[in-house]
Amino acid sequence: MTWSQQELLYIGSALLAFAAWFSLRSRSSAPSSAVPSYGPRYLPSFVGSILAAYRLGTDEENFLLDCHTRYGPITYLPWPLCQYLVTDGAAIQSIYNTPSKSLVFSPIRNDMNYTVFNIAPAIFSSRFIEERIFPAHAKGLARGQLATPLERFVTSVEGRVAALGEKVEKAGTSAEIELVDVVNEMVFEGASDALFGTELCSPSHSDLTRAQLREAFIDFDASFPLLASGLAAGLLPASLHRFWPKLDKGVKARGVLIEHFAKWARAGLPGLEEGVTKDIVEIGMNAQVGDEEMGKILLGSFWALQANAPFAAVHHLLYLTQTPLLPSILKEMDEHLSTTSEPYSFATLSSSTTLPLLTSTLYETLRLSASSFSIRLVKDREGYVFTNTPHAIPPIPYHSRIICCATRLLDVEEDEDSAEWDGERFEGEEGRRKALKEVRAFGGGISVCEGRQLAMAKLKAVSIMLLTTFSFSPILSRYNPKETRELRFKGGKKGVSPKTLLGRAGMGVRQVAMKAPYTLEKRSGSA
Ligand code: HEM
Repeated sequence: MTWSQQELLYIGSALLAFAAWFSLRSRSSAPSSAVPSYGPRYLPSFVGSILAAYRLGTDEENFLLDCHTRYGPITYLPWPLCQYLVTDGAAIQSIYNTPSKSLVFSPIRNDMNYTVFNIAPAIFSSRFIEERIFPAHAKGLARGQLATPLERFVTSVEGRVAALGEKVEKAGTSAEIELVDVVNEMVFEGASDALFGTELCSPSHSDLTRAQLREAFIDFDASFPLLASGLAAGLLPASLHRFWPKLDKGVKARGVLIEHFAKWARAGLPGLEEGVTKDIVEIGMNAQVGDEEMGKILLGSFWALQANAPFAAVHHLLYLTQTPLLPSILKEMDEHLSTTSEPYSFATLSSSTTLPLLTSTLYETLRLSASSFSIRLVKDREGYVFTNTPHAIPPIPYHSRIICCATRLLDVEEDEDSAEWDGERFEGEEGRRKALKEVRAFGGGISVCEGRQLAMAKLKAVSIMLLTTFSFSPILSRYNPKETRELRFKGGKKGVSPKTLLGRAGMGVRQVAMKAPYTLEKRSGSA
């Protein structure tokens, strides 16, 4: 489903309203006159803000490129947005290197906890989430804790791959699938098992089936940008939600999910013996946060787990199944499977020396498919001063909001092939170092994605399991050009992908429509 122009305008205005509310609350100081302001000079400055919000919703990449080339490393979006957009790689690195005593993230995380997950302000203002839950997350997602979650993920995906194999056998030699939906669901289910165990939807304690849980998640996630704008947190009375179906559905789905997680926690987390989710529930229960607030905290963790990786797997598979590099990638995978004793263990898949080509393709896919913004608030009274940037960049005043637009690093991508998918771009040790600097899909600094190691391992595992078992071919005749986006590979080959959904600028991996008809055959030699 795409967003209508009208809906985007609504989102733009919602963003503006939120920004106005935020700027009033945060008492941002006067903007720096040394930073160029977005928008036509001959019109009142707030027009620039309206244009910026609209263009971010409808044409994000060109908007950011435009800011970067016309205004330089930083662009000020005037009242009511009142934010500084940073589009320069060195400036973003300077921000990522800055500790939280100068640039803070927690007020922004807390705002989201309230607007999106509806967590009671009393809970996060007591610093309980910041001081107890967030550190537990970070600890539970550290490298040493990921062997069992990845094992559970692999077991779940193996089951689904086997079911697909049966589907192909029943159909004769080949079956038709919707690649986006199949891969998305496979990763969603596997990740759910990985961190929440296999009984999250057992009938003994749950009214929802696994499919209903995913449906509710999709509705909630679709409303995320609207919720983040503060609409359901006081800006729009609940009696008016029904006039905005996407918001209404999202708020209802959020209620269903909160209740579901609350019940599961109350039932003693059936199916989960250990791990980060169990630790978080124990901390919450000991602090007597109550069932409902526990459900909200768990929804927050579940959203972080599921918001990006399923679509990242989809993009990766769309590229891998159509790239001319596929024979080399398969050769690397086959060798991996025949020479490694535990090919899907976390230790193997997270090692920097295994599967260099597959790892490079994954970074390259993330480079092209994610739009990730990292947000900070300036805490230094003297303003934020950039360090180690090749050009002098004006300081940003106290209490301003900075958005690092790490979508694609615009300044390192001036070469002509930057829009092409080059699966070998980040190969080997040097490539990996380059990827860590240039691929910012996981954000960075104090707010960097805590699940990135788990995500990378899951994405490698799922692509190996699918590609070494099946041959995939897009059914080109079934792609409607109006709903299709062209994929460009290095060397000139073109491929197809469903169009990207708009309206999620900065929220991580871009989503695509659920339709991508493919035929699936057993790969020769696979069991
Ligand atoms: C390809 C997959 C993924 C991508 C692209 C991704 C991206 C991101 C981004 C952009 C952020 C915010 C970074 C910033 O503000 O600087 C983030 C935060 C986070 N991610 Fe991921 N993520 C992925 C998978 C995962 C997984 C599998 C987990 C596992 C639980 C996870 C857990 C988290 C957590 C806990 C946070 C912090 C949330 C917060 O600060 O509110 N992520 N992720």
